Amino acid sequence: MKIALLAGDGIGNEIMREALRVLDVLRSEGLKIETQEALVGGAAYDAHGDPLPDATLKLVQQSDAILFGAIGGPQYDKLPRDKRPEKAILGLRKECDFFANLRPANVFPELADASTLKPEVVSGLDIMIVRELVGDIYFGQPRGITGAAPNREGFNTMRYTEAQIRRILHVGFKTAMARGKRLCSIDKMNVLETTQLWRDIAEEIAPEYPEVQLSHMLVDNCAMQLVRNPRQFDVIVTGNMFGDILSDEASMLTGSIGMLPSASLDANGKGLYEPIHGSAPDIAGKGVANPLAMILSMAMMFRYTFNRTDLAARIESAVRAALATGLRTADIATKTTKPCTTAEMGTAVVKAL
Ligand SMILES: NC(=O)c1ccc[n+]([C@@H]2O[C@H](COP(=O)([O-])OP(=O)(O)OC[C@H]3O[C@@H](n4cnc5c(N)ncnc54)[C@H](O)[C@@H]3O)[C@@H](O)[C@H]2O)c1
Ligand SMILES: CC(C)[C@H](C(=O)O)[C@@H](O)C(=O)O
Ligand SMILES: [Mg+2]
Repeated sequence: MKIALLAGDGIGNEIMREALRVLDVLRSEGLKIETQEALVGGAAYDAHGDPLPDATLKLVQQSDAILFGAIGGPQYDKLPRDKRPEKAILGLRKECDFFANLRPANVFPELADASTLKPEVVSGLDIMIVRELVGDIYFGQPRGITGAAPNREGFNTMRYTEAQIRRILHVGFKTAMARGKRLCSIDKMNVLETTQLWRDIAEEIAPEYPEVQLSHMLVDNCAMQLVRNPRQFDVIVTGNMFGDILSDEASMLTGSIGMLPSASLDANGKGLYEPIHGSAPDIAGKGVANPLAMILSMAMMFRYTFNRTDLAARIESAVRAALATGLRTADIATKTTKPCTTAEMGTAVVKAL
């Protein structure tokens, strides 16, 4: 097993440190894992003038899995687009064809009261969002800003090929088969041709999975239904941009964006594992970030790339046990609990392993 460690920027470093403490325990028990660190995002830009240096990409290509913290920061927001930290994560996804992004939104029973929604709405929630990750308006050409003020024009292109749609829908159907056998495909077919094609292909593929109950929902309605009655969903499959937005929304059902891990997989099971949140510049450097999304992303790595469901389940149980002690970082703290630090939460998970 070879893992590339890309901590990135802001709280990326703080949460990665805690995940590595968990990994160290497994290593001390004899788990054979080779790890190598590399710079990415703003940190790589600062050191080398490039958010995704060749050496980092090469390491990623030679590794079986990648643990990724977070990238970005306001100090980079005015750089040319190809120098910005976001270019690194987008470039890695594209270069490695990590097209299938799994974002599970589960409510741990210990956290049912941490959501801003009522516990009776979110308790027991278990949704898997399958987000396409290498197509859509994120990558479509043409794109840019043309003309001169006051007549400038900005444009992006929403594009999906049939092949791109088919392969992510198959992931959606297979994911549903392994769970509650209900798949809800999210589109905006009432306005956008790209997503009309998406819906048509979903209908075409459905007979290959007779046990899966396929439904469709427009994205605006889905955003509303996620807060009205989120437990109606089992697996959601959608495009890159809708998936980005809906998964941040779904994270709040679980209590905090600091709880939501993700796996970004290629066709062979190689994967990049990262929390869905960003570098959180507003709290970076304070040691208060929630490390659990990062630690749970490592659990997903063991499940999806290394086929070690035993280790994945063990890490997930340790997270639950840590929460059961009552420990809460600020993002999931109640009015009556004193928030703990990133390191204290990491220690609790390590102790519970
Ligand atoms: N994959 C990634 O690396 C990734 C993902 C999203 C955003 N970003 C980048 O991160 C930067 C900041 O973006 P943003 O502020 O819109 O989103 P963000 O996810 O970084 O933060 C949003 C809010 O959630 C809080 N938050 C996020 N993670 C948390 C955690 N683990 N514990 C506690 N609180 C947490 C933050 O403090 C902030 O208030 C931008 O440069 C953006 O491009 C990177
Ligand atoms: C940082 C950004 C490019 C990224 C995205 O939009 O995909 C992030 O928001 C995410 O959800 O991983
Ligand atoms: Mg996002």
